[in-house]
Amino acid sequence: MSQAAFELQNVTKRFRRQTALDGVSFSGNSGEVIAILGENGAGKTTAINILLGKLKADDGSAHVLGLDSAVHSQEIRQQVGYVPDEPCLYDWMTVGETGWFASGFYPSGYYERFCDLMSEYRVPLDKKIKQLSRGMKAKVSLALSLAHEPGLLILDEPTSGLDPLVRREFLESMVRVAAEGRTVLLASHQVAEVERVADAVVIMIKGKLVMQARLEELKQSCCEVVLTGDITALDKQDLPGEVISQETSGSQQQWLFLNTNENELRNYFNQISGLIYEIRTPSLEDVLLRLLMSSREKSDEQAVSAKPEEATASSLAK
Ligand SMILES: Nc1ncnc2c1ncn2[C@@H]1O[C@H](COP(=O)(O)OP(=O)(O)OP(=O)(O)O)[C@@H](O)[C@H]1O
Repeated sequence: MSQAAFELQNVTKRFRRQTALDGVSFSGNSGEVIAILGENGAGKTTAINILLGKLKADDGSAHVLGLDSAVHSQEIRQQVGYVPDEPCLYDWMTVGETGWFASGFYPSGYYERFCDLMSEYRVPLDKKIKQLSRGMKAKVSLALSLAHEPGLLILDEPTSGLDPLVRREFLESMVRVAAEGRTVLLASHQVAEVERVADAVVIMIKGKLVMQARLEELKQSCCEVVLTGDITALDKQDLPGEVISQETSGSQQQWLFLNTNENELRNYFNQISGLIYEIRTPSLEDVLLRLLMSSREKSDEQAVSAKPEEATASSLAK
């Protein structure tokens, strides 16, 4: 049986009164690029830090490459490549010295592979880190995390602020790592980027897991329906699948359906008179963006409806 390359099981993490992760479970298999998609504060970095053993979960467990993150943090950090959003490099070192310094923590061959990667990314070894552009520093950080050929590469918002060409190089590296049978975990806000490289996506909103899905399956279970005419005849209880967004433009409505297919939708809409419909295949980027938006709206609604209860509880406590 194949083992997950990494796994969070029912993980909860609180920082004082802030719940950063609330019973979150997800996993990734070898040879895949898994993206965690979520807006600021969703809990992406916290999840990564728990996997790396940099933070301890209050509840639940985390495993990386078969090792318990709470116990084997040191070994995990040796076996994993980690690219943080802000590279942590010594300004006064040259690129070559940076690679040589890091090589002391890893088995032989690290420095040679680091130099090869720097040459591939066109970053001169004799340049001081302080002389490098943001994109070049990001490439040094990527080379440092790839040179020991890690079984799992974790990237936390690696391309924010980088130009399109550097972003492309980063994305290509991720695909290459996965093609070699290793695993990539990418935290990102960038829906288009995720669509291009990920095999599976984990969507998080405010510390909660909204869904983990394979992108190919997600794409196949989504349809957009453009409706013209009287929609009052629709029985919303009976709709095939789940409507994740509804947008009006002029006399038309665009509904995005999840967990359905074209045949089911045709069977349903053919029965409704006075309504013209057209079924389209949405782009994956559109689906991900609208899923993210609808999850946020649901989460905001839940927070609003929870407020009176909180008020009651606190007034009861007085
Ligand atoms: N050390 C900390 N102390 C207190 N609160 C924290 C700490 N680290 C994270 N948080 C809070 O936990 C929540 C999740 O933060 P986290 O950094 O994991 O989110 P994120 O999805 O990575 O966000 P971003 O995309 O902005 O990096 C946020 O509300 C954040 O303020």
